[in-house]
Amino acid sequence: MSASEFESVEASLSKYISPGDLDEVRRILYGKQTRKLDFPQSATDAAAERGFDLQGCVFEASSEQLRLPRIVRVGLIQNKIVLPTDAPVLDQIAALHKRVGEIVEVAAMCGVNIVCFQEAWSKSNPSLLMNYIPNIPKGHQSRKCHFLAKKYNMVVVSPILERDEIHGGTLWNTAVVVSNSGKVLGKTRKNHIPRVGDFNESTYYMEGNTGHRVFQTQFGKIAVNICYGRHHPLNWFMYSMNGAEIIFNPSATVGELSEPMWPIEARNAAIANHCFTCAINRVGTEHFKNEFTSGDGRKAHHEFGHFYGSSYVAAPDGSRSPGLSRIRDGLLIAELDLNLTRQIGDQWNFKMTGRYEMYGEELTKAVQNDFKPNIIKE
Ligand SMILES: NC(=O)NCCC(=O)O
Repeated sequence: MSASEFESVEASLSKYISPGDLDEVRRILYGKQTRKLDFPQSATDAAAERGFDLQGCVFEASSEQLRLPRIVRVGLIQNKIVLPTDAPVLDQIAALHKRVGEIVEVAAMCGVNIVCFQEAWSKSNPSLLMNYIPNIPKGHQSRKCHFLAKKYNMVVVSPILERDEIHGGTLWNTAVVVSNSGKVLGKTRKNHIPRVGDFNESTYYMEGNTGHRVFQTQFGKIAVNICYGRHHPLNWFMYSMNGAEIIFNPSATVGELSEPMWPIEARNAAIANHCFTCAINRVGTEHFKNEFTSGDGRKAHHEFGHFYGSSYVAAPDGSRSPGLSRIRDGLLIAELDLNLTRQIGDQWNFKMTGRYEMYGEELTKAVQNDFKPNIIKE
């Protein structure tokens, strides 16, 4: 079976591990068992008709005497491109708007409060730039999101490519956060730009300059760590330092490059920073008419490899949701009790025991030209 046919680790575990062992295997691999989220029949039917994977789970927290539970439902959407990569750009965008719109509609039926799409959701893979980079907030992508946000009373996190007209047409890889009022709350730009495999993104857009913004929404404090930023523990950390309770990681990455890292990085960030993380990956194999190389000795080729989906949510207690399909579009809905962030923080105290002043001083020295590593020799 090829990588683009293998459905998911979870499906394989359920198929081959005896029911007696499965709970233990899941506990060890996935942490405390999450409860399955029940959906209205209309939502299950719509997902089946529209041909996407619908999964849901509940992360519970202990009840507290002085605070009410803070329940929020997040929706993670992964999708294939709809039209070929050489179809007219506006047709591609319209087809993706339609597809994502029908998935968001199911999210609304299931009471989702915050939805996040995959990186550069309204285009084929962002590493091969095409000739249409909309402006925000005027572009097609934003208008669609304002409409959805207002219609469904849902915060929409929309990762797009942005052209910054007031700064010489600079391109950025950006996530726009649209409030559930339908207004743009703000935008945040991808801090770390990959130069790995075929992801030659530094050719196309710049390292973000918006720092580690956190957005206060009606449903909690959220941040967006775009794709390659997930390999940088300090990037997650700074969003958390600014108070993020949920950090979304909209991504576009392929199996050969990163699949073994995928289940670890966002999950580790949730543990290390006492927050929830939502890792969303593009799905499918995208074919480009013009072949390309990355100067790494490989023959010129037409495809990046298989975008393996597998979107998931991780919690501060180390537990995680099942992953969505590796090969199909999907909607993962997780119900979070945000009280869990402080409860786990009070138990493990990573924030309290972090030696930030010491790291700060040492990092300040380490970035100087005359830095001498602190190595003791005999
Ligand atoms: N889109 C993107 O940043 N991809 C880089 C590859 C990776 O981070 O796995």
